[in-house]
Amino acid sequence: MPPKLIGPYRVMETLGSGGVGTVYRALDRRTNDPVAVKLLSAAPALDTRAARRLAREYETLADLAHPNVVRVFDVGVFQGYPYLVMELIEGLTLRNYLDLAGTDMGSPSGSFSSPRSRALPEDDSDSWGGGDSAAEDDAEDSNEDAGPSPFDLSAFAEEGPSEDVGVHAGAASLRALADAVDEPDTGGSMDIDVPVNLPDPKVQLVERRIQEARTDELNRPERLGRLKDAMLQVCEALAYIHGHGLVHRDLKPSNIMVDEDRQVRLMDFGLAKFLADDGGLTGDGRMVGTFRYMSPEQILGEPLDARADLYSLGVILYELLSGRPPFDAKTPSALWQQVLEVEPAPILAINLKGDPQLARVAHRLLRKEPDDRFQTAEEVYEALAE
Ligand SMILES: Nc1ncnc2c1ncn2[C@@H]1O[C@H](COP(=O)(O)OP(=O)(O)OP(=O)(O)O)[C@@H](O)[C@H]1O
Repeated sequence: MPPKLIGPYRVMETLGSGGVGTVYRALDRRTNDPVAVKLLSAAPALDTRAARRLAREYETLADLAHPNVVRVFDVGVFQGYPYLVMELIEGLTLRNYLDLAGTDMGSPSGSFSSPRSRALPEDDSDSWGGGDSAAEDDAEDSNEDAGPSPFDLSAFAEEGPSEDVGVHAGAASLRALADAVDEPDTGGSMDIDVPVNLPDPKVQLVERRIQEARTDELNRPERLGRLKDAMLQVCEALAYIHGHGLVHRDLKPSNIMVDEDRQVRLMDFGLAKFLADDGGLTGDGRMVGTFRYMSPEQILGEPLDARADLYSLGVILYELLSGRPPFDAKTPSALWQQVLEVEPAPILAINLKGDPQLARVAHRLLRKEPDDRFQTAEEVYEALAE
């Protein structure tokens, strides 16, 4: 049951939950203004000193005003847990917005659903295949991998790209699709009762067709137009917060919302910093930030600057162009190793008809060395706008 009141805010409904808390639609009882209240129930309960620090840090955020940065109005403590009060965005997360591009749901003419009536599941429930969410997978993985690891992926749940669906179809659905393929059966007659082991060429053909359908979907001009426009707005938001000496630290698709006027809002900046102490760990030793989007330097716990956010932007762009993450290891330690040591597969090798310009930008953002990336969000904007 959601609380009825959080400080002076009357809770109307739950908008969604993330790794560290729950977001409510609420009304400010003093003004009747609608707001979004994020209650950080997964964060450590605050002592008086931490509550003072929260208030101090959010003084800076409350001064920020940019069309692409969500407004933060207030912070407080409710039953020991911090909450922040934000502008209420009637819109979709970036991934859902792109998924709906070109459909009625995505048109700006009023069918753009509010978070409440949204037709698609939350980003984090998108599966990478097999039905389980990436968040669940990774939470399980992180448990398996438990030991002394500082990563607690259940605290900062990962999200998987919603487009990455086809090639993971189960044996049964592959069989159904294979049966529908209008090609000579190279494997002789197939007994429908045999559950697996389709002849290789036929399975490969099905997989190729699924892959083609998936990349056709990714490359739809309407979708790519929206992607590019949204990325440009994210760059503007990043340039603004970086210009104010802030690093987001937890940039990911669910922290980017798009409203009915296609205006992008960057959310949750500063939150990771508050939850972390200077070494990037929470009080109980968990690393802060979403592992899948973290730069090598963030994984290593090194001092961060704006270029760490640009790396995360590269992961987002890579996923949205190719339909899969640049690194897909299933355990935190293996993912960590990939981020530090492995070059991501070329986007254009995964999505043969992908946009070469956007792919180039993504790969440069994903360089391991911050010096090798674009150095500023303005530079990324220029490269995207070319
Ligand atoms: N200001 C807002 N206005 C409207 N809806 C919001 C707002 N902030 C968050 N939401 C909705 O609430 C959902 C949950 O948000 P939340 O920030 O808790 O999750 P997250 O970003 O997925 O995860 P995490 O907290 O781990 O970053 C979001 O997906 C979004 O749909």
